[in-house]
Amino acid sequence: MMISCFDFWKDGMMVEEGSEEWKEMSMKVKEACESDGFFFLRCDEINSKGSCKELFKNMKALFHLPQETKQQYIIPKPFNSFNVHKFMNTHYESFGLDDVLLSTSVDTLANLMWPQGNPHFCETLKGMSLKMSEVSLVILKMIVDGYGLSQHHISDVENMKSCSHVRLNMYNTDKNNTANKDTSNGHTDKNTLTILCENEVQGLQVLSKTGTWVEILVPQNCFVVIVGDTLKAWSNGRLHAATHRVIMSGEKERYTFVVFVAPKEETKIEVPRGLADDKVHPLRYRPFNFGEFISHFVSTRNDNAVDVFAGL
Ligand SMILES: O=C(O)CCC(=O)C(=O)O
Ligand SMILES: [Fe+2]
Repeated sequence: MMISCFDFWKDGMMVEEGSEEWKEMSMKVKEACESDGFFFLRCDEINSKGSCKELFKNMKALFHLPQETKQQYIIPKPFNSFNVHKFMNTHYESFGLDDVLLSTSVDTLANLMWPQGNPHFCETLKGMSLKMSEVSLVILKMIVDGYGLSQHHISDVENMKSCSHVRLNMYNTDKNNTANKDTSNGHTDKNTLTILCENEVQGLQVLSKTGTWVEILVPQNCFVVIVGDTLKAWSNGRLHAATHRVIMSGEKERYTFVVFVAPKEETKIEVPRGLADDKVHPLRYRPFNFGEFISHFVSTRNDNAVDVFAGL
């Protein structure tokens, strides 16, 4: 599998919106999202001051806190709180944080984990989230351009990235071998677009369209960008939401910092006119409310939720 890798920057400057280079890139980004549902994005610019290293130092300190301390992070919201799972010889822990840019979720976590709080931890996480959230808008605008949609659909994609939820993940090989070998954590993301930053310890796999799991070797200084179910539905199923999972082997701990850009709950997701027609692309999704879709998913846990909920 040849995976597309994009670089939006040249000599420290981001490719200029509307330029020839931008248009060419937009087409390729759209094509990668259609064919694979994910791609790599070079992050040398975002990481120019070593912010990824700083981020993982902070995450390591967090995950190495006593288990009793981590378990104190309980948030009565889906996808939040501290969680531990085991599957296929992999031990997995995660912290879910509600919109880190518009809420105080990072501070809440830091204040619970460290008696004096942890301003450095908070700054690092918020800084990275902001940069990753900004780059997600560029990608979404490129998709609008790649389809040749009118500029008025820019507001669709702006609405689809109103929130920046975050997950901090840690994985290692389950040394006690107590993990359930049969279940895997394969899933599609339910949000709009996911941007993932990893600490160069591999483990990510993507399900190819032909049904085989492919190990993804993420190049150094690259994010992984993954299409979510909401963007797939908005695109009338033309973009592919890649099913993915993490399986560990080896001694090193894998850390990932994941930004899930998503609409606000009240947002209506509707296929743009230009993406549906009577012949080649008949309408596949009815308009739906994002919050209702998420409630449906939370209550059913059906990984095919978007098609069941909004498919025609
Ligand atoms: O940690 C990874 O590589 C994947 C994380 C992921 O898929 C998720 O948190 O939804
Ligand atoms: Fe995911």
